[in-house]
Amino acid sequence: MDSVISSREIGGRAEEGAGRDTPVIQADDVWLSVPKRGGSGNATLDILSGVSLDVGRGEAIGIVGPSGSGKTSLMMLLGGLERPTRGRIMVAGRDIGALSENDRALFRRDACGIVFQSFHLIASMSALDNVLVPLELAGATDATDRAMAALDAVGLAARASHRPAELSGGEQQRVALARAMVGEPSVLLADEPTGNLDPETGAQIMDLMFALRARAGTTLVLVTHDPALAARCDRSVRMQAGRIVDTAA
Ligand SMILES: Nc1ncnc2c1ncn2[C@@H]1O[C@H](COP(=O)(O)OP(=O)(O)OP(=O)(O)O)[C@@H](O)[C@H]1O
Repeated sequence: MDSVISSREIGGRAEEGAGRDTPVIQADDVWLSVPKRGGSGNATLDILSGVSLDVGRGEAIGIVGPSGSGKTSLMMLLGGLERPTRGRIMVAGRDIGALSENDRALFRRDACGIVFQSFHLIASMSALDNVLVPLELAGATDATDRAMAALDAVGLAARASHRPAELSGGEQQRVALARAMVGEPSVLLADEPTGNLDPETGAQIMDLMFALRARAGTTLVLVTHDPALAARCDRSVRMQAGRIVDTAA
């Protein structure tokens, strides 16, 4: 297996938005189709229809559009959680659709941080243990210190020993962000990262994601209904009915 490009290999400090010419994400005519419920024979429903998108290294893009337009589905494909029905997706030098399940798990471990709308925290584990998971999987030696620092950065050091059920929705979201960012991934995919947060906490979370980009050259792909977050991105991509219909700087 060839090595995953990590943020460390990308190297050093990157200025915000620097080095955008090299696409770290290339989606080429991507389709996602599922069997049509109640449909006859081979009838399918197209959730994504011919999506093409290049995102440069260190670029921040907002994915906007109405509910049901396919934003989350696109994130699932970019993060290797679903395979495209047609088309090709390259992320950090890997053809995501062609990877085995095991290699897609390694890709997520090494190159891609993901924050889901529903957080996907492990219910039986404390906040600290949740943040530790990716570091321990990667065999990091200073894992506990780094996980504590990540929790501290999202304002939750005092809640490190709490389980998800003992945390508010916004606190769980911040734990999920800490977990996604702690490994300094090449690509951070976040679905509504400020969605459950008050404006002040949302602004702090935005600052953290953009600081990660400045520090590690991380590419940010952010699904958002938050105009402040979309405005902070280098550009916004608007989706409608499974297609990209507009790109605005
Ligand atoms: N596995 C599936 N089977 C059938 N339909 C699906 C499946 N996954 C997604 N859909 C449908 O595809 C469409 C796109 O869903 P998606 O979650 O990607 O939209 P979204 O733009 O992220 O919406 P929201 O802003 O509400 O989160 C929706 O109509 C959804 O119901």
